[in-house]
Amino acid sequence: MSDTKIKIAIGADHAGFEYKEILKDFLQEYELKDFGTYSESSVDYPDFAHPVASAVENGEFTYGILLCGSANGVAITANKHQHIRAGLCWENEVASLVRKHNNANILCIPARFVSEELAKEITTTFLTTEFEGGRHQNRVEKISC
Ligand SMILES: O=C(CO)[C@H](O)[C@H](O)[C@H](O)COP(=O)(O)O
Repeated sequence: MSDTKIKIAIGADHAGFEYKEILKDFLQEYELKDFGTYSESSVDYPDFAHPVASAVENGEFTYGILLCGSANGVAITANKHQHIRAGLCWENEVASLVRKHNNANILCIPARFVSEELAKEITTTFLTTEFEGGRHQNRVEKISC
């Protein structure tokens, strides 16, 4: 049996820093690289969302996880990248659908609007749910312009 771990790039701004640290502890079964930020000092979310998106876009990592206050800033930034489908997930069912229907490769969590437990639940769902393909494949292919 292969013991190759799924590789995940994780990053956050100051608003997501605390949950990023919690998720790093929670996701021990995965191979994680932390792209920062490394404290609660105020920073600019694109400085962390772009490197995570690039690392997923170039194939070095299978998935990315990004956190900021509302998750809008990191999601908007990550979705500027050609091969990135970053989905903002605030409840478990949305995390399931963003994988099943949209084949999202970056999970964006709004740290100021979900509990720690929900953030963990959303993350587990995102990382363990497969893309359904079928009718969704054609739609995902149409996203690129
Ligand atoms: O980018 C965001 C909103 O789109 C994030 O929620 C940021 O974390 C937020 O804007 C940070 O706000 P702050 O007042 O500078 O802490």
